[in-house]
Amino acid sequence: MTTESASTPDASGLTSDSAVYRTLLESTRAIPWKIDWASKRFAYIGPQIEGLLGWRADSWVGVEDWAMRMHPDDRDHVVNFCVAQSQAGVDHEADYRALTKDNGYVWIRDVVHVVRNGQGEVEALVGFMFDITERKKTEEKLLALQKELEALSFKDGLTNIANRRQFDASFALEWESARNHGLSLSVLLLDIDFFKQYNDLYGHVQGDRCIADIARTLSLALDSPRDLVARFGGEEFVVLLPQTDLSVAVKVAERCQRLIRKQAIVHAQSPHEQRVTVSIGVGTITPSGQLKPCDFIEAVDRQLYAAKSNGRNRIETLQAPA
Ligand SMILES: Nc1nc2c(ncn2[C@@H]2O[C@H](COP(=O)(O)OP(=O)(O)OP(=O)(O)O)[C@@H](O)[C@H]2O)c(=O)[nH]1
Repeated sequence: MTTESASTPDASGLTSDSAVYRTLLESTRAIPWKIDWASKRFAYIGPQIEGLLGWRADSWVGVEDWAMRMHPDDRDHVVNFCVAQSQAGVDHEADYRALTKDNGYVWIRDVVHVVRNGQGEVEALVGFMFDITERKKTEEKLLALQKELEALSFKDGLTNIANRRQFDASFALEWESARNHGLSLSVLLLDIDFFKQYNDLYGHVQGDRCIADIARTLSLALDSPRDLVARFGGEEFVVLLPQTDLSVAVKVAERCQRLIRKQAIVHAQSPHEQRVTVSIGVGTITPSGQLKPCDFIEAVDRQLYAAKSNGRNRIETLQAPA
């Protein structure tokens, strides 16, 4: 058995240590590479690259091969970022989609170390490419799930329309916008009449169905994309009408009642032709800072209460002072 010193060249011209390092480098899952900074050419790239992307190691000649084998959507910002960091002599890492020989893409994390010479000038870049496709897929799934959850958290489960939280958020934004631009906004509060009797008569499940049907009908009554109908709670709904004056808001309220009448949901104990009806409070305001948003909603709620006490199946209105 022969023993070699650390720097004795073997038959291939490599010292035993560098042969060991090469074996180590070429048996890791991470793909090592080196670029000569002056010529911008690959001095080395691990043969594992072929297994990952399909391109032979000797086809990686210059940095343009690296750039051209990158997803077009990633190319500019990744190349610009890496060049700027390298010029500044800063170690860095970048994620991008690398093109495979069979026209697919693999997510790569490139971890780059800048090598300087004795004068502190950039001499070479060395790095490792890691396959992070699985991690990216998981990240994308989590992101999609998060978006779905966010959307769900603004939706009412029974009716599929916006929930109170969505209304509160939209109302706060629209109030600010109306105040900044000196514009009016209107709110409708709607409540199903004699709903306790409806539940008692037809059961809670049928009651739920009725609430969902009314929600669907109210959605049909709106025509501007900024209008919003939300479930305010229980058998109560709210409609937000930005940039809308009282006369138009009343027309929308009348349309809601008309569509619900057309739907003709039977309610044997209702004095209004034995059909389900709604009472509506309507309020319009040009916010100015005097009245708080919650005071305005309370004022509209008082109109709803008036509609109830004046016989139900009615609309009561309020033009709030600015
Ligand atoms: N099925 C069902 N019933 C609900 C839901 N939320 C609230 N309710 C019922 O709605 C009824 C509301 O009753 P009240 O507040 O007395 O109102 P009302 O009977 O409609 O009387 P007026 O509004 O004065 O006409 C109650 O019986 C609640 O249990 C729901 O999600 N599903």
